[in-house]
Amino acid sequence: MTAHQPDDETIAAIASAAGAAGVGVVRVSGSRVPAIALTLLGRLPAPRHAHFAAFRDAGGALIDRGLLLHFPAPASYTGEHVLELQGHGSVVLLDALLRRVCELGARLARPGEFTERAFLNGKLDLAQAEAVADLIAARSEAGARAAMQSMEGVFSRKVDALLQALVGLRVHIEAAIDFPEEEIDFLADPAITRQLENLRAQLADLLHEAQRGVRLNDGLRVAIVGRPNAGKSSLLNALAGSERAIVTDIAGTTRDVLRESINLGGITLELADTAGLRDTHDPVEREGVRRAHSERERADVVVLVTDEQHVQADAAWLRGLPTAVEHVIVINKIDLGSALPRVEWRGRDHWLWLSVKSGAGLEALREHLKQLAGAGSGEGAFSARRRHVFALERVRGQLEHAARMLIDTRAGELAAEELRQAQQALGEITGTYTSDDLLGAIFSSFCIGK
Ligand SMILES: Nc1nc2c(c(=O)[nH]1)N(C=O)[C@@H](CNc1ccc(C(=O)N[C@@H](CCC(=O)O)C(=O)O)cc1)CN2
Ligand SMILES: Nc1nc2c(ncn2[C@@H]2O[C@H](COP(=O)(O)OP(=O)(O)OP(=O)(O)O)[C@@H](O)[C@H]2O)c(=O)[nH]1
Ligand SMILES: [Mg+2]
Repeated sequence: MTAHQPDDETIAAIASAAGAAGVGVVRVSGSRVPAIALTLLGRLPAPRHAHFAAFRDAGGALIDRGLLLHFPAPASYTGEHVLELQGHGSVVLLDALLRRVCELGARLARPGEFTERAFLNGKLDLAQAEAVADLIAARSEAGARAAMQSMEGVFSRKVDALLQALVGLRVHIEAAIDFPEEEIDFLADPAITRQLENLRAQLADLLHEAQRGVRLNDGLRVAIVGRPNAGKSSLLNALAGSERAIVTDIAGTTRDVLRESINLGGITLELADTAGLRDTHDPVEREGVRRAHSERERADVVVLVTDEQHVQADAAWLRGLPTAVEHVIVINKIDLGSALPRVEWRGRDHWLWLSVKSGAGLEALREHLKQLAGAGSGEGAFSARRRHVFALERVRGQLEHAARMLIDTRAGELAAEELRQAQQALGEITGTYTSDDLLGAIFSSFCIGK
């Protein structure tokens, strides 16, 4: 690991939210903490005890009366000496307290710096540290629960198990390479192929869980697309439960992409209503159509809104597009015909007959979207980030290569090299292998004081 050593500087920040509150916290971490605590309390605080103290400025004037807690290293959040000053939740008082601590030798912490130090001191791994930030940012109950699982190490342990299996296989193959006269026999060993196949199955499961973890964390990105007047904006409004989008019977009403974040029973959906797709000479509408397509390309799920008359053509069009995302085909306006609300699987696509106007069939759509977003995925569901999924996808490619080399050509060295790279990609998730750039990018997006 190339990460820099935690420096000797003592850092400080307000750890509670800005604004009036019952109580606010100034957090300090580093080697100067015992001296700062001694000055503020007038004696050395007992470890991990709440002391009622008068916090005074350099001239002896009272700033606030509050609680002082000292967590001596290494048994603290960061692994360093940590001091907590719990005062009244006033921005002015907390600022004065923070200034006082800086006078006594601390400097202002950068965003995420406490957790970065916890990571560098081995208190948590990188995926767990990221989960701390995701927990704080969670907007739904399911998201918070999943982030908590990752913070507890559920995801990291699965990555580590995969890493162990990978190392085992690498050792096996490298042993075979080291005995070239017996290489053919060793590499043809069915145990090796079996091990590799198990590894690939294990990886496929973890990738699937991690993809769900990203959805739980970020919310499912749903693009609503279809021909003009199909009822896309009406659908957005119905799901959002408010008249967000303009609805008229004029084709081409929506031009801009309209985003709405909704919470469906504890799960976050990021909905995007888009311009009706058609060829047009109107430059404004053309730009709208372009944006609709780019929204469709970025989405986790594409909801295609259509009607009985156009569903075959529209579904065929969507199927012809090179995307790996889930498709939901909504056959809207059944109130105008004789069809009843129903749900069907057609190939990989889900077809739902409904009427936004009457509301018939809408509940089935909500339920389906919730499932796609990861609802009901159980106790152990953990949160993940896109960078974790990208790393796992790289590992999938590397294992595929390794398998081909081993099985087709018995190229043991090349297979071993692929496995070495896969090991590195897995290590990037938990932070065994990282660059300063990666750490900087990750921790700088944290809150100050975290
Ligand atoms: N007042 C306060 N509340 C808080 C935090 C905090 O820093 N301060 N936390 C901050 O995020 C969270 C709790 N996380 C924490 C994690 C580890 C340790 C800690 O002292 N760990 C030691 C001792 C463990 C033990 O005694 O079992 C260690 O890991 O060695 C403290 C808080 C949420 N609530
Ligand atoms: N009868 C009936 N009319 C509907 C239904 N859903 C939407 N409409 C009507 O269809 C028309 C178009 O609805 P919009 O929601 O604006 O359609 P859109 O797909 O957003 O259209 P553009 O923004 O122009 O692409 C409006 O007059 C709606 O009231 C439905 O389920 N039944
Ligand atoms: Mg519209």
